[in-house]
Amino acid sequence: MSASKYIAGDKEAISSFIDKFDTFLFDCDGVLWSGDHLFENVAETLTMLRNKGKKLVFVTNNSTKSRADYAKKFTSFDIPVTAEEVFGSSYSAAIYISRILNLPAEKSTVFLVSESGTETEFTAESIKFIGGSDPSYRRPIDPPIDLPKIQSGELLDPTVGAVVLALDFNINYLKMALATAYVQRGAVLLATNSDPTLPYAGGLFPGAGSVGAGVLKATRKEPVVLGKPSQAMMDAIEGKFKLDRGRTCMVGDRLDTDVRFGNEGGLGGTLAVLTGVTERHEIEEAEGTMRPSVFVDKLGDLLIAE
Ligand SMILES: O=C(O)[C@H](O)[C@H](O)COP(=O)(O)O
Ligand SMILES: [Mg+2]
Repeated sequence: MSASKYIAGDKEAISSFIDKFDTFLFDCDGVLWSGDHLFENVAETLTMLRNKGKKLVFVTNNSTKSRADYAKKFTSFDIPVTAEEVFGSSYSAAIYISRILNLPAEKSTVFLVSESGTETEFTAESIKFIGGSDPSYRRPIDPPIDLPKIQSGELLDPTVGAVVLALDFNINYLKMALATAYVQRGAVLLATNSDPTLPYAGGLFPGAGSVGAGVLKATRKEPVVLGKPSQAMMDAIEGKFKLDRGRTCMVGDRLDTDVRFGNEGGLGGTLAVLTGVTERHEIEEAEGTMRPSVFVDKLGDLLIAE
């Protein structure tokens, strides 16, 4: 596999790259925006691609928002995107649990370490859950009182059969201890994604992978990850959007999720940008499925092909 080619400013290279694809799968954090800061020329570039007849799908590992939440976020930027064009890691986890995992009826409740966006997707798939944004779990722990009650099962719900680790801005010891106890008692361990960092406000903050790391360490287990680079997610996207993988491009800012997801999914190409978590030298040194076909500084660099 040849080295990744830097094509920013090269109108011919960008035009011929775009012409190879019918569908573009876009990562969100670090590609379109950093938190609530939309990057330069993103709206114009998405419009240009739509005007060229390209299908756009937004594939984010950010579990904190539902597809509907993302549609609202796009609308707040005056970018016309419907909830049906979004495929987030919480949605991926919800359809995996409801359609593939098939938990036994008596163990069909999920313990969520998450924000409310995950709850919205689970509710839409009729998955019973506890935890998440429930304020009763956002309390300090009193070890001499709480730990014996967890150990005896008094603070545990006997119908919990799975634990889902997602990005939780309100993580605490109580949630970690409960998640650990459920896994020790046989609950399946899943994660919406394992990203170590969240690009936000121009910086890097602990991501879902970092938030859940304490439970992995305590249980000595690895989760089934349902976000990028999981190919269960790619298969679900292919099925929902009827992709021609060879004519589909993944656009991302993280090599070990976005680019790996596209390359291991057999997509026709991958495009990396430098507005998120990856430095230029990391792309130039990338090997195997983490090496993008091409890269640019920012998504707006594609606008040259208008
Ligand atoms: O920590 C996380 O959950 C991720 O860093 C973040 O949300 C990734 O989102 P994406 O770049 O896949 O849109
Ligand atoms: Mg990203």
